[in-house]
Amino acid sequence: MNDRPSVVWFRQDLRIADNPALHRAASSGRRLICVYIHEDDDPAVEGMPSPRKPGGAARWWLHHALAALDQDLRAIGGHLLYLKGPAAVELDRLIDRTGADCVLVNRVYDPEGAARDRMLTERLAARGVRLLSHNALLLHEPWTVRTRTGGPYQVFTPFWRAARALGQVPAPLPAPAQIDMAGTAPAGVPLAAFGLAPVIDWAGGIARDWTPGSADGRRRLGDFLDRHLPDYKSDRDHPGADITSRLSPHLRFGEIGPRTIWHAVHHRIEAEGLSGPARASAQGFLGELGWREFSYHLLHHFPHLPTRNLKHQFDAFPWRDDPAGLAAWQRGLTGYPIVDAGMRQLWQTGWMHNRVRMVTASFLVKHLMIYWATGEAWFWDTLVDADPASNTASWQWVAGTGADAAPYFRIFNPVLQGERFDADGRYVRRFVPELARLPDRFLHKPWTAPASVLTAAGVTLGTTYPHPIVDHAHARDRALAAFAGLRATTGPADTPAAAL
Ligand SMILES: Cc1cc2nc3c(=O)[nH]c(=O)nc-3n(C[C@H](O)[C@H](O)[C@H](O)COP(=O)(O)OP(=O)(O)OC[C@H]3O[C@@H](n4cnc5c(N)ncnc54)[C@H](O)[C@@H]3O)c2cc1C
Repeated sequence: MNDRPSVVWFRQDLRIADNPALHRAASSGRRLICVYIHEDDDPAVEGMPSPRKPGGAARWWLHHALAALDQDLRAIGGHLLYLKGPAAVELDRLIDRTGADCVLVNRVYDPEGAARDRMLTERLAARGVRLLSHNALLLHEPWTVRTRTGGPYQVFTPFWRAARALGQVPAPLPAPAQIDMAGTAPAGVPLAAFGLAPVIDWAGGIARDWTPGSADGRRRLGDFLDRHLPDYKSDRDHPGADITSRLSPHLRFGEIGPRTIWHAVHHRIEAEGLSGPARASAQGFLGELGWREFSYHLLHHFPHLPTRNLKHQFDAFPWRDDPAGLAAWQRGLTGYPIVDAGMRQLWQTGWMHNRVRMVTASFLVKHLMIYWATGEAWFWDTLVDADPASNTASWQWVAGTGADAAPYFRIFNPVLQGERFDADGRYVRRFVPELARLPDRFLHKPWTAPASVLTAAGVTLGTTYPHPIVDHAHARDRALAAFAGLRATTGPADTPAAAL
């Protein structure tokens, strides 16, 4: 048997169960070196692209997720080696030191990470080391779902139909019962040396809501299946009900894999004989995993998704520069309660409900006419689930600049959205407590309340809570006029360039 060790390089797959790279390495019977390489502060080497740096909230998550992975590995006889520096250099050093002849990874799909893996494969091959890659992140890899002519999809529904037609999703792999670590591995650096945990503790609200690590991902999945799966479809749009799975950060860091979720949901469908609305609800939940897959499909086929409008007609759109509006949006002080509640939930807890993500993003892009990438960057910094594919694809969807996007001319009315999806005001009252005593009928439009009602609720507009920073009707007209101007010069921009 080959007595040279194998390196298992963890990236976006911070789990030991259903981890094909770890499973394959452990099954080979070889000794292993399990490693995470932190390259945040180091420049790229030899023209190798660097993946986008995680934002603040994601760095907090990553710190704790790595500690949890280390614990999980220790339980099966291993541990996680922390290395710091450019990945290519650190891998070279590790191979020199240990004599490893094989590096196993699970694939990443962001353009920089994927390009770097291609370069590393060649670089390592030149010294006789194989880089073996696997799929842990997706149900189906982006290139396996194809249109009849072999191209990528740009519309969700046919994409998801084609993805489901690919057949059974493979069953998740078990965690190895035991792994054998190579004794020649270097000591590495302590996790603290990565500098991921905040120096000033601003993350208290995030820590109250979240526990990074696979164990909590599995707990959340079980809890969601037990309590909310049958009602998911009817209640998922109501932020106050808070019944969605909240699996997004666990999926983002690969602490739980989509195959595990897929099979657990199907097991419930079969085991409990779900039918009618409950079955449709379960399928609806799986459809949301489909949107995640679609985002990765788009990112793979359109690698400029994070930086450029997919509908290039929008390159000529007259986006506004509005620092005061942007600051009010970021701080949750726009004067529109549903928008402010969402932005404060994001700041306080590192997460925001999907419906409110759509409303807040739409407000920035349409009411304030600020370019979507500005909002995307704020979400990237503040979301614990900030994802290279889902964040950019969703922002382009809301802005109307992306594939299968909400048309630009469809402008959310933040008052009606609040009244419809937070009718009892539970959500707004939680995150905008200064409005908590307003009666429901004024809660989403406090400026319409009579002075006596405001006084009785302890609200002084302009002092305890802002007036709306922009009038909805005016903002709507302004956005529509800009859009009409764009259409007049570039032609229709509301139809995907190649709807398939
Ligand atoms: C402007 C904007 C930005 C977003 N940024 C991100 C992001 O950075 N990371 C992220 O994971 N999601 C993002 N989303 C999608 C969605 O809001 C979150 O995935 C969802 O709110 C996570 O909560 P949950 O886990 O309870 O979701 P559930 O409703 O329980 O759904 C289960 C899983 O399906 C996936 N999912 C659900 N909805 C979507 C969607 N619309 N697009 C892609 N995947 C989806 C997620 O992985 C989620 O965990 C964004 C949406 C918008 C409108």
